[in-house]
Amino acid sequence: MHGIAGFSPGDDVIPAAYRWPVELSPKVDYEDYETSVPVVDMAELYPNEARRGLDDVAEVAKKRIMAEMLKAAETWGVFQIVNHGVAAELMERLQAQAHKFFSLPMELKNEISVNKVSTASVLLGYGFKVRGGSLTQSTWSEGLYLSAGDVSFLKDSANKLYSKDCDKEAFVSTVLEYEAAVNQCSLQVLHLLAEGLGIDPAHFDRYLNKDVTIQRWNYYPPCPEPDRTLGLLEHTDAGLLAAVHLGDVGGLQVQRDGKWFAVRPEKNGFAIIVGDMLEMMTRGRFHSVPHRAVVNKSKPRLSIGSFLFLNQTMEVVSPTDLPVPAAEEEPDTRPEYRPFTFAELLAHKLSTQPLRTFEFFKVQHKSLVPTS
Ligand SMILES: O=C(O)CCC(=O)C(=O)O
Ligand SMILES: [Fe+2]
Repeated sequence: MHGIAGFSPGDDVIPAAYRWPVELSPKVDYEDYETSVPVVDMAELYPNEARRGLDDVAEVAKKRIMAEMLKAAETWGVFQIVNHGVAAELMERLQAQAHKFFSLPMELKNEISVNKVSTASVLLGYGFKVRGGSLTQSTWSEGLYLSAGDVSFLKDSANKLYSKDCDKEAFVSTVLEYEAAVNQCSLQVLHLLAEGLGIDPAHFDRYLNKDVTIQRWNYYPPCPEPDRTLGLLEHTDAGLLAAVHLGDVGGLQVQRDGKWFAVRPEKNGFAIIVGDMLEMMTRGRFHSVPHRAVVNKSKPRLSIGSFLFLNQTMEVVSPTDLPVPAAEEEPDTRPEYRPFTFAELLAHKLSTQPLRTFEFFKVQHKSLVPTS
């Protein structure tokens, strides 16, 4: 049962609550793909038997992959990865679990609503929508936050949702297995990006809460008026990076230089999305990309986001030790930020500023402040 209030499949207009002002409605069609959004093939990082041991070949391949990721993170702030080491079979199994969940009756889904199951430090559960500022319209989607870092939460959820033991077990074990695999893949990408910057590959790990990782399942039912509503509002992701499995249907759009571009989903790929914390910690060298989801008339769409999750209470201090790109010589006018915690950033994102939330913490650089 879909979670669009006041709408029955077959209706040819959308309920007023989902109708967005024309100026905010999407102008780029879901399949009007922009082919230059980068795709990075990671296959060469997993050498086959014949090539194993050829260290220099592997080193050249790694440098190329690192350079491609670095350029994409600096320009688009998003790229897709393919042949990333996460088994296609596991991605399909997780998608099947998500479809099964979203087709449950609303009463069951609401058993694990955000209001009932979120904890003080982690947003969990069904029904929370990524929203934008003061707008009151709804978005054409359903969402579920899950954390594999909290197995008892997963088990409780399975008990509420399913009656058969085999369904409960499949839900819990698939979420855990998927989370572990995607987490490893995301960390590898983060390490390659750090190494590409010329810093310790594990530089950003200190900020991560390795016990908590977050999945966000998004379901977008077909919509009779896709150009008058949105699936997800324009936002930037809060953390370091997200790995989003886009499924087979277009819908993700990313912004560059004020224009929207539709991303063509790569089969069994992940869209790697640079988040606020990574832009902030690279002092603007990487780009936290504004993105949104649009819907279409005929095809239901599922996307699965996995977010490396940051330690909530650790103070984040603006780094000053990252290498300066060649073009940016003296004076160093890159932004600096006042110390803050990730919990603070999340609170601002959810209540007031969904886009580029880190800018809230920006301080004017010393060299730009007039000395009197
Ligand atoms: O559905 C998508 O492609 C985007 C999902 C997303 O941006 C999110 O869950 O934060
Ligand atoms: Fe996002």
